[in-house]
Amino acid sequence: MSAAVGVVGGGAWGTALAQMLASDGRDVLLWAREADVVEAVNAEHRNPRFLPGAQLHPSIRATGALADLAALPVLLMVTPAQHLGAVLGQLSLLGSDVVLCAKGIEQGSGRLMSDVAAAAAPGAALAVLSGPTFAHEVADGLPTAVTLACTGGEAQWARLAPVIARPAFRPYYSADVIGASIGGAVKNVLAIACGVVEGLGLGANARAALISRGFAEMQRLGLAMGAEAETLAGLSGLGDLVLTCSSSESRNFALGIALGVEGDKTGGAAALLAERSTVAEGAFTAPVLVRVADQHGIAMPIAAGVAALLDGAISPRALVAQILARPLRAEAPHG
Ligand SMILES: NC(=O)c1ccc[n+]([C@@H]2O[C@H](COP(=O)([O-])OP(=O)(O)OC[C@H]3O[C@@H](n4cnc5c(N)ncnc54)[C@H](O)[C@@H]3O)[C@@H](O)[C@H]2O)c1
Ligand SMILES: O=P(O)(O)OC[C@H](O)CO
Repeated sequence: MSAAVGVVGGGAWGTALAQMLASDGRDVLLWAREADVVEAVNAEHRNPRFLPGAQLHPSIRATGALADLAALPVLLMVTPAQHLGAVLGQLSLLGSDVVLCAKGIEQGSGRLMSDVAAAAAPGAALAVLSGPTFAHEVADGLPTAVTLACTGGEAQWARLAPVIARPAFRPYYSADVIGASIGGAVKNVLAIACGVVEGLGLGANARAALISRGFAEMQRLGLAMGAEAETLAGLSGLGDLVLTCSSSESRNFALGIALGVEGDKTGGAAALLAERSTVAEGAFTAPVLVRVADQHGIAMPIAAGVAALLDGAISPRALVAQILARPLRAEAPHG
């Protein structure tokens, strides 16, 4: 029997990854923060709170005790980005392979998930798993491909690929942890902008333009932070950006739509966020992304507009007008 794998985070993505991992019959131990999630997974093989409709493999067992996972050789960290450091810091890990699956930038510190994890678990061997991955589709076994960026290089890839790869779940090796981390974080902010355009009924041309110009912002920041261009143009960057900006299955895109439709009402973004039980990571990433971009001297007008919108500083229509009124310039300023 293959070695057990641990999944930390019983939300939609952690549960979907557990289902994918268990599809070859291996034991998967899932840590969930909520007692009702632990109970539903163990008693009914379901997670109605975060992944309704999925019939989970019986080899998935849930626990509310984080310490139960500490000795496992491979752990997937799938808490929301803002909680990854605090949760990982509770596990005293030595030598484990820890695969970071959250997409975001830590608000207080401005750190990428790889840096947060390196500080929280200095004894762990880190990798980043990121790409175009709606949880429901992965749980349903639909074909999916991701970037698996390994701080441990080819040796870590050789350990992790057989554990993670399945016939319909294809990881692609990378050594570019920075690039894989940035793509997943930035795309969530850009997806909110695309959702706003959708909610305002501004059409497919506008959304495609935002995807393209948003990718330019992702590239500028990513290259400034040491990412490789190929990574940003790959699954964890452009691939995930296109997916997330194209479907209301995305919580970030859906939040943008709601902002476009209702954002002028009193309370605006704050009210919309308060009523959500699932995470739209772009709402947490936007303000810190703008701060990080400023620190690197990188202009990210779309991201800055999303942050201003979420802060209630401008309305959805003012955001669009602001972007359309920007000075004409070369598409690729560096020629
Ligand atoms: N859902 C997807 O399709 C998907 C796909 C790829 C990546 N991701 C990423 O996975 C990460 C987890 O998102 P999700 O969609 O599984 O979550 P979710 O929206 O399904 O559920 C919210 C999760 O947040 C957890 N949570 C809330 N407060 C917490 C706290 N204080 N400490 C620890 N955990 C807390 C809950 O326990 C729950 O697991 C995010 O970074 C997300 O961007 C999601
Ligand atoms: O629902 P979202 O917007 O968090 O997107 C889910 C995944 O990140 C898509 O790759």
